[in-house]
Amino acid sequence: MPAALHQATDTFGDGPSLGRNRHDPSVSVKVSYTHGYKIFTYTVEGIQGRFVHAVANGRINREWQGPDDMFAALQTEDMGLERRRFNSEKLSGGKDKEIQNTPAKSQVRGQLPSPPNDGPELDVADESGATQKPEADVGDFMTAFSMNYGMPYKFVASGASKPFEDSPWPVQACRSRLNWAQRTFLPDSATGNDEFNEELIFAYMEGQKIEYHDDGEEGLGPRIATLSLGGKAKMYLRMKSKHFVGCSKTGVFTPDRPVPGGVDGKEMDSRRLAAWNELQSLKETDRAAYSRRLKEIPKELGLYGKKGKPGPDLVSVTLNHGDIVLMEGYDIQKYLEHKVVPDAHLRFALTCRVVLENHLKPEERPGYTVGPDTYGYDGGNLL
Ligand SMILES: O=C(O)CCC(=O)C(=O)O
Ligand SMILES: [Fe+2]
Repeated sequence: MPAALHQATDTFGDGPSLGRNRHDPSVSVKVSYTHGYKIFTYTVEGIQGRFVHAVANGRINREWQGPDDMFAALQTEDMGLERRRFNSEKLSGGKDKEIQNTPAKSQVRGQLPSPPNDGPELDVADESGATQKPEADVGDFMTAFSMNYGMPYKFVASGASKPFEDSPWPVQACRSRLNWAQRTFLPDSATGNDEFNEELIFAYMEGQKIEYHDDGEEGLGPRIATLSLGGKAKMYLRMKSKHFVGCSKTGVFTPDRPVPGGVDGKEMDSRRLAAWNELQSLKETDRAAYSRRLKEIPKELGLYGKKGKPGPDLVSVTLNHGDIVLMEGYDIQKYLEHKVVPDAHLRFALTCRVVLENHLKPEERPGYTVGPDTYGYDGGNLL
């Protein structure tokens, strides 16, 4: 029997797989079912938006041109996957969405070697900075193999985007499935159902992962959807340090409205909120005093000594083959960050976004029009 079948989270049956999702008590979760998917919807107090994990099953994965067919085609058709070059925009932002190779455990604080990607120890390594990769230079190649379709997504790495019309069928089938998923799994939404106009394919080779980051780049719509194919992965969600602790790594009070769930509990939450309220009027009346207070408050509240401390994981989910993740709301990207650690098996992540065309400079716009989704996936075979 293949090793994978021993694991309760694998989607080899037609019912939902056994969930191995975890969440902090401060997070609310709602579970619902539709079209064979089991849907976990997570919300965090004070943060507008939703994090949705839709768990697929065998029947969904066997659909014609569904996840199984897509996973096979991604390995047999020419998807144009290549290691792209870093661009300057990405680097100047200081954020790094690069997929990393997991170092052998023996390289990290002298721990004994063990299989890569087995969970929490990796966080220890992150905090110590031991897994930080060296700064990349413009023109360096990324580790990851990727390809972008539709509108260009300039934040990952440079490289021409290709039109959907010329793309291999899995690209269009996936865009259509994710459009259907947002209509179906995010009903009654204030943010609307704008069709996705961009799709990024990432291939994670064995031992590769994507570190904590957010997807809140400017010029994007409020929704992001990802289809997972192949090997499973763990996805983690936590509050960014500057929001958890309330000050930046250099000790400056975070100017955004504080949300509950910060370091040192509820009492500190309210002290931070009071300080923030005090700052709002000062911001309008006395800029110099405002800047001074931003530096003083973290020391007064005892936050300064905790600067850089990461928040605990709020949600961790196991992404199986065929699963879909949706993130909705700008606040989710502003306050939270996520990382994805695939198991040691080949995995593809196909992520769709809305790239707002008028945020692109004329020279960044594609030389083609991004047409509507004509593939027409409607989940009808799953009913
Ligand atoms: O691998 C995934 O599922 C998500 C990757 C991701 O977070 C990203 O591309 O921004
Ligand atoms: Fe992401």
